[in-house]
Amino acid sequence: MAYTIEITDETIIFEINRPTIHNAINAEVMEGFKQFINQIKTNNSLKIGVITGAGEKSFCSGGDLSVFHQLKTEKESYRMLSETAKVLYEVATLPIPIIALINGTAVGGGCEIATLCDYRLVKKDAKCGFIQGKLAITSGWGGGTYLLEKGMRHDHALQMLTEAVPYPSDHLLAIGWATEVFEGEKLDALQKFIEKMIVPHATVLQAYKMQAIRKWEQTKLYDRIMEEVAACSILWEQEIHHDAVNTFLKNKKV
Ligand SMILES: CC[C@@H](C(=O)O)C(=O)SCCNC(=O)CCNC(=O)[C@H](O)C(C)(C)COP(=O)(O)OP(=O)(O)OC[C@H]1O[C@@H](n2cnc3c(N)ncnc32)[C@H](O)[C@@H]1OP(=O)(O)O
Repeated sequence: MAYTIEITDETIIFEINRPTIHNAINAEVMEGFKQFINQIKTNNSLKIGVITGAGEKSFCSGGDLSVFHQLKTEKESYRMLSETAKVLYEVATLPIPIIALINGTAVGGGCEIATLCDYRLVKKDAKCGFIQGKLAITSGWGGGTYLLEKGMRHDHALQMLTEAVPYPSDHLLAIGWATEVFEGEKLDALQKFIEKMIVPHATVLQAYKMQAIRKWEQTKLYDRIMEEVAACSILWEQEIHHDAVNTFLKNKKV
């Protein structure tokens, strides 16, 4: 199974389970996200949602390049990117706080998923970044739009997108992307982080999340994400992108 979903008391944890390829996202993982969404929407007693990755190395390395590299044209990539972005928008706008429990590397689409969450708890030795620029594309699942929406300094956010490198955790904290940096077991860090916020009734947590969601609806966040998707699809079709992915996939076989 490419993912697991576990409910403990009032917390639901979605874990991407493809550690041998750094928890890269494929269609099965996306089905898992749909299950996660459904469970939260149909269980009013849940207070906190958590997204994490299996193993010690990675949170998520983005789209599974061996699968997505088969998509060549603007139209083909737009279909995949928009379908994924739509599901991820549902995750971002879930009615309870969502925490990215970043147990290791989060790059590409993995960094986008972390960014759309309400909180990012980052393991001390983890590195995270929008490395899509190295593949001659931009973020294509809404991540750039979420980043510019999350209250970080504009220059720090734009720098993170354009430098296209993974940053160490102390820098992620300094620029305001990481909520907290933790050492040790991820579940211990999670428990410590949520111990106060889990005390109020679920309806209180939901009411506060709705305040953020209303703002996003009024500022047409979804439409802006779809514009990001469309712009990424145009870049995706270019030879330079396919060459960069080829290089990555070839290197791994050496
Ligand atoms: C498609 C949407 C788009 C978006 O909108 O954002 C994207 O997400 S584009 C994808 C962006 N992601 C990447 O470019 C990440 C690529 N991976 C890496 O840079 C590195 O693998 C790593 C995550 C930094 C880890 O490096 P390292 O510790 O040196 O491990 P390896 O590179 O040897 O990886 C082991 C194994 O895993 C395979 N792998 C890793 N990431 C992916 C991926 N995203 N898709 C497919 N496969 C991936 C890697 O190829 C190795 O395979 P083997 O050589 O067969 O063992």
